[in-house]
Amino acid sequence: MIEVRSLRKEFAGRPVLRDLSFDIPDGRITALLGANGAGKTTCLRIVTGLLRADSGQVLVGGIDVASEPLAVRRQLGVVGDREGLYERLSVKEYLTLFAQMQGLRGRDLSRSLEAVRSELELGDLWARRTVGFSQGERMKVSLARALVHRPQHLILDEPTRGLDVLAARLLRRTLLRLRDAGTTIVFSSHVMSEVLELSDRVLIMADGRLVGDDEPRALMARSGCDNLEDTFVSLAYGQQTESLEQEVLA
Ligand SMILES: Nc1ncnc2c1ncn2[C@@H]1O[C@H](COP(=O)(O)OP(=O)(O)OP(=O)(O)O)[C@@H](O)[C@H]1O
Repeated sequence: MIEVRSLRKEFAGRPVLRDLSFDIPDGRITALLGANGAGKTTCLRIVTGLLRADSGQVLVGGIDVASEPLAVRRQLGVVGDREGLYERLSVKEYLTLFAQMQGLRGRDLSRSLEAVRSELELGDLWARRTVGFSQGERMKVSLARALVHRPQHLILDEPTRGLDVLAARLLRRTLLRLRDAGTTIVFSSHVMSEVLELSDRVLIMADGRLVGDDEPRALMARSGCDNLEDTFVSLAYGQQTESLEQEVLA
């Protein structure tokens, strides 16, 4: 379980997260939605310990991210918005390095490498240096890095961005398989069809606040919409579209 409690964050005096609280339940896939600039990446960076909140608290598996970042990192796999691969290393060398940094050695190490290699169909890329990798190839390697130590929680920031149909499908299938095996997953996305396909729960942010938190169909029913896109627009842009309509009518 990931517990986010009263997070506040400002950049140059401008509030980006305003008292944001929610829970990410175990063994489920939760989607984090919001307009561009709503604060999703900022929130996920605080959850993964890459950024400090001005106030508030995040607990991952009951451990405080701010006070025990290394213990939290062992429980987390992260696919971020700006992936840096080490371009001089082959995929095998890169993943070995990260697995070792997570404490894997000997037989555990080789088993884990073999598992991500087959699960993410990395055979053709395995011995190649990552320099020049395509967007989809980079995503596969980033996901393999996030999974190589078999974390209990997986956090992904717009994971299907820039992926072709097959790569996006492989990613979605992998996430569903991991969820069925008990992994807790949270991902941000702007693609409503994949949110509907994957998510057990949807969180909607607007201007640094939570404006929706429920199962996708329950959110749709409550907002009186028959599809997730309309539900999202009404919750995430509700006040904005109302004031635009008023301006047009005036
Ligand atoms: N390091 C930073 N310095 C200044 N402003 C920042 C910084 N990081 C984020 N912001 C600002 O905070 C706001 C929220 O950004 P964030 O990246 O969290 O949004 P997002 O919901 O992930 O958006 P998108 O869907 O476009 O990726 C934006 O206005 C952004 O410009």
